[in-house]
Amino acid sequence: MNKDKTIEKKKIPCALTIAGSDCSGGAGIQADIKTMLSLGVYASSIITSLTAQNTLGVRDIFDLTRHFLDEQFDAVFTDIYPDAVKIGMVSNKEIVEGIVENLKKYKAKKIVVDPVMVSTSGSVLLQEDAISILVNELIPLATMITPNIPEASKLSGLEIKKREDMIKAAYLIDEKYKGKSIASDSSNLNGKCNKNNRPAILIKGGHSIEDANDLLLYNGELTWFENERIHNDNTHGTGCTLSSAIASYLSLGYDLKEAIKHAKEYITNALKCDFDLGAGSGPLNHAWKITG
Ligand SMILES: Nc1ncnc2c1ncn2[C@@H]1O[C@H](COP(=O)(O)OP(=O)(O)O)[C@@H](O)[C@H]1O
Ligand SMILES: Cc1ncc(COP(=O)(O)O)c(N)n1
Repeated sequence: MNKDKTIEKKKIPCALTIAGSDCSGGAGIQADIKTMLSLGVYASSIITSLTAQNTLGVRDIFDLTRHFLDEQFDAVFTDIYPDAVKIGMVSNKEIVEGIVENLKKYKAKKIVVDPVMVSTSGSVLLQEDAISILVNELIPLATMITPNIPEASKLSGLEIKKREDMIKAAYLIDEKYKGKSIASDSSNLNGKCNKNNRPAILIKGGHSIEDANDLLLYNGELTWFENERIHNDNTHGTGCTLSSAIASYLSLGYDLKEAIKHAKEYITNALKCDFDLGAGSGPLNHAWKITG
């Protein structure tokens, strides 16, 4: 097909999610696309794994093949090149290896890695033998990582109980990646030099017994993102939503801190709606801007 190139078309920001499918629509690819759409960003997706799950738990997992992962990468990157990428559930070693190779091959930029390991309902979403490749090869490609408290404990080797532990864990993770970043945009993120040449670390506070505050360590500087804790048990997919909202804002050209600030506000508003679907920990209301 030959498109008419003489008509000037509007440039649409594009964000890509590389994640698992959640058939019940609360987490994974489905949460990511809903978030991106409601933030006015075009969403594309590369599916790593199909999960049969709902608000009560994960029943089964079916991983896609390396061949099918490569085909999806090629189809997306050679046609609608993304302005930012969010990575969620990567499931097994072969898939993480494939993601690493393809991100390098297509020189993907503005990569937000949510190191999803275990679901809220307690199911393992990252196989044990895939952890080291995620840690040693995928994270160094990231602009930013967004571990929750259990994931930050795993990455730092530190038990996190309070605010001070989050700070210590952020420094321990940061130290591991000193000089290790090989992200395509690590030296020029929206014109802001990532002096330390390592991924920014955002430890999410949803699992904290204190406030649900998130801590960023970026270029050696700590920043807290503090919003009130919403008393709502329906938190299925909050982590997926936060990382895809950050990727959306990055694709719109926001700098890292502004992107996190707005993404956190998005989560707070979606939780405030008090959606109550399903018998377990229900999903967020991504239509909060419309339905209030
Ligand atoms: N009850 C809550 N009230 C307000 N914000 C929350 C609440 N629970 C989680 N969040 C926010 O949702 C985002 C995801 O956090 P978290 O639940 O820790 O991630 P994950 O889903 O990966 O376990 C973070 O920005 C966190 O602060
Ligand atoms: C496909 C997929 N990706 C990620 C999560 C984590 O989300 P949560 O921690 O809310 O269970 C999930 N349950 N399913």
